[in-house]
Amino acid sequence: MEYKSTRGNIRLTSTKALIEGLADDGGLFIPIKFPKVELNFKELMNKSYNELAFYILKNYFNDFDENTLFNCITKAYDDKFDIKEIAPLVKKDKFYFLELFHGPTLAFKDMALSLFPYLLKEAKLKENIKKEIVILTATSGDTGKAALEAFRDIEGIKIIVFYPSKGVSNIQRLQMTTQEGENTFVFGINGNFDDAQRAVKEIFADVHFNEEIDKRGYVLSSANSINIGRLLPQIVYYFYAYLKLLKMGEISEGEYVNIVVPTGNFGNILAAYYAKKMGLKVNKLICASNTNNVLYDFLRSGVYDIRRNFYTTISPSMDILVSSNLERFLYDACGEDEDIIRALMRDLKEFGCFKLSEKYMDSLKDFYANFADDKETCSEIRWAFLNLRYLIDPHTAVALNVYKKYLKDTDDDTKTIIASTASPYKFVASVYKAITLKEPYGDEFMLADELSKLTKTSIPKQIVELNNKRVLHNKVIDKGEIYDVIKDILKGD
Ligand SMILES: N[C@@H](CCOP(=O)(O)O)C(=O)O
Repeated sequence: MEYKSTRGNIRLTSTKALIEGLADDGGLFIPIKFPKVELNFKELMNKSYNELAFYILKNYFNDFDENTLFNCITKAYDDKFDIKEIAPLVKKDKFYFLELFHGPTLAFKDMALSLFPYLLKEAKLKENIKKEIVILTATSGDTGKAALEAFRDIEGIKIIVFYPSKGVSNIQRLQMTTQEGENTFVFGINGNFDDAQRAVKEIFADVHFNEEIDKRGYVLSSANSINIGRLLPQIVYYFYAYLKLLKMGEISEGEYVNIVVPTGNFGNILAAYYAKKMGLKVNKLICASNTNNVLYDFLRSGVYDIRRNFYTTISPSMDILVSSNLERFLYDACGEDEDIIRALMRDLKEFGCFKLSEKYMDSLKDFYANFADDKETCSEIRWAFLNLRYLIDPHTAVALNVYKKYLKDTDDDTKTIIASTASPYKFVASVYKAITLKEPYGDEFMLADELSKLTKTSIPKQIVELNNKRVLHNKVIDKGEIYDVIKDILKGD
């Protein structure tokens, strides 16, 4: 399998694409063709998560030998997940929640980031790269911690994370600022996720800077979903959930399902779209946004316009206006025409907006989009707890709210998988307030105790342990200082 850039004719093997992260022309790597997998349901239904991951991913990473890939997968999905199933599908009334937060950092990012370091290590070996890999990561809360945990103390790799200092939950911040590991660097920025991601992309594109650090023995890579090593492993769990529905007797072979995804950087929903391209029977992809509803507008009108307020919400991981992975979808939607993508991305950079030509509007029909504001998100957390006896985090609540809007708009009774992307305990203050209708008091750990008693759910051990950890990274920088900070870390040590 080869990978090519959405903006040009660069073609690479998967191992090279994994290391480079972002293409030199600023584009994102995509597989040159999507493998169709044979869906022998009887056989697949009984596969473990690992076996299914291997079955799907060997199509994308076929320049790894099969034993190596299988070993990487086995090491990734082990007892660092708190449940053997890895990604359980939980039925509550008529709702099916795909719980993707059972990994070490309690968010869906663990699903790919548990595997990605192993793939990167093998890719480095295969490409005979002796240089140290420096992973640059922009985060709105969850990717940062998952990447730090995944890469900590891995020889030959440094990881540098930038998060919006005023745009993450207290638990998310503590998870990152207490990170151990000699090779980890964490910075809050005075700015938002888009500022961090823009700076990281500019650094990737700076030829002079890259030549300079090359001489010092470094090469840059990314742990965001712009990297195929982050994106492709996310396809697996949509197949897994479908097979689980079959096994539970909720659907029959070949029946269509909908998938709802709370969406920020468009990676998780794109993985579902790719699953559909591979042959999974998906009817609608339901894109759920918070008040930063740029994707809702785009999927309804074809106009993507980031000239608007940036809101800090109670679902901070989705506080994003520039959704990187939309470029991969656009590439597909516009008949794989790199010229069109270059023009759209130029418009976005120069004018802050672009418009999809009328002739490609049909491609948006795979999607339904809507959004929930903070008030609706709170009500949904409360509703789910009171009516389903199920505790959900604000991002999952956005998804549930949008799914209800979809039901109202369409009356579609297709069985629907809701991606449940984070543990409610990562957003304990918002969840506490939503359920009790009281202002949160004290610190996050007292609130977690209260919430646990109130809801009879247990506090994940990662949160309990966090209380005793020392803050090791307390620097907050201006968004304009990101370059200098990276230079400083890499200056010939
Ligand atoms: N929601 C993310 C933002 C970055 O998205 P990614 O999937 O591209 O890493 C976060 O929590 O950081």
